[in-house]
Amino acid sequence: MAFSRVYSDPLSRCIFKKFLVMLCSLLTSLYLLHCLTERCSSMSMPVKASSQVVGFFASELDGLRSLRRKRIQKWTTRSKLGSGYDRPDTKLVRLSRIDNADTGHGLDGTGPPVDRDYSENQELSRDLQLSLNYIVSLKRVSPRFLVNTDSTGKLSPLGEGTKKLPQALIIGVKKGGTRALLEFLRVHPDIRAVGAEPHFFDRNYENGLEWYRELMPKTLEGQVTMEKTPSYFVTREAPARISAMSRDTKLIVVVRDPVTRAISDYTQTLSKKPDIPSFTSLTFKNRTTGLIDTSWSAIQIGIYAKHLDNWLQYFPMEQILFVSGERLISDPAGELGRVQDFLGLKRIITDKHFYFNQTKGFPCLKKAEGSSKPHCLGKTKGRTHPNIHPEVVQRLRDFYRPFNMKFYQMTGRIFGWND
Ligand SMILES: Nc1ncnc2c1ncn2[C@@H]1O[C@H](COP(=O)(O)OS(=O)(=O)O)[C@@H](OP(=O)(O)O)[C@H]1O
Repeated sequence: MAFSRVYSDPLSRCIFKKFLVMLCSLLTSLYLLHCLTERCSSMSMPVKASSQVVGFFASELDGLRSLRRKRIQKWTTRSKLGSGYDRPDTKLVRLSRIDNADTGHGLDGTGPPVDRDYSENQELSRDLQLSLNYIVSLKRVSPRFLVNTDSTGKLSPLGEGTKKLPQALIIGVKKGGTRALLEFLRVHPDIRAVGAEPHFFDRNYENGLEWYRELMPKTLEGQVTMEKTPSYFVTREAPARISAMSRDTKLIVVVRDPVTRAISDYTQTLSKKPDIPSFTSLTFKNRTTGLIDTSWSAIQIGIYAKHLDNWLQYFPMEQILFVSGERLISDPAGELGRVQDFLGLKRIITDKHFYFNQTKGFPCLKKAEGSSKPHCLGKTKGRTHPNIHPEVVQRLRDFYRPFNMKFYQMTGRIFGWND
């Protein structure tokens, strides 16, 4: 009687329905928590061992990935429609005073676009971390499910490993192919690298080594910590500073034909400042005499022998590896083999990891680090260069020839830029 009275009263009926819904939610939550405390084996769904994420988190991760993909799509469309490609999206800016990726510009709003290859990982990690924080806040999660994400975007077991100062650095050269090398190296399980350019030894040195160490990902015994900042190669103070950190630091320099490097450098600046003078007028101090303006950084950076001299005051040649930017494109596995040897690592990255993407016109990874999908570098890598008058190109070739010869002699490798 009492029940039918309650049921016929609309207010009570509504309260009763709400009570039922709450009860169901409570039961579902309890069931999930039960599973999370390792008592529910049926839900366990292992994913890649390297990611250290299992069971519930695997599906959680997948969900977040697809969410992230949608967000990236939205972001891309927005920036394409709106302010153009080269304006940084503040949502993706996260490490102040650290370079957003590849360009020698800080994150002060004047820089170029954040490298999407890098930001995508970072954003995913943040999403995952937020989700994990929420779940962990329920205080019912087994410790074996706890994971940590770091500045590399990789997942590592929480508390495992320590942040170490880098043992190896990609110090240059700007526009040499440094991003490609770092992205390829990150596939190696024994390499942990910071995605952004820290610019510690040129712009942020006053912050101190502890600040620098904090940027590094956690590593386990035997793993190599790395970062890349291409401007180090041409920074006068960098060799002394790096040597003061550790005289054993291994240095990697990706070099590329200085003429195409200069044009690539100019192309990047042009993409940000379309009103700059032409390449030709910036190249020459005096067009009639053909005198090259060596104070222009695009020209200056390519005098590799001069910069190398500075490094040799502090580091022996055996501690510096030169990677050919051209071969990194024509034979990435070959160059990566040399780098792995140099770092004392097993040759894990091989031909099998690459495919040539016809549309991109560059080698790409069959599977990017931490993903099962093919991965090419972003749109800021492999830009179309403006046409430069052949006479100007020839004049530049003549200019660089003696410096290149000296560089071949110093390094013991003929890079073939004068053919
Ligand atoms: N696999 C692959 N995919 C795309 N691009 C590749 C690759 N390998 C090397 N490169 C060349 O890398 C050039 C950019 O060099 P960096 O990454 O060192 O540039 S930066 O200094 O960090 O801005 C970039 O220069 P541009 O072609 O002038 O854009 C590329 O030629």
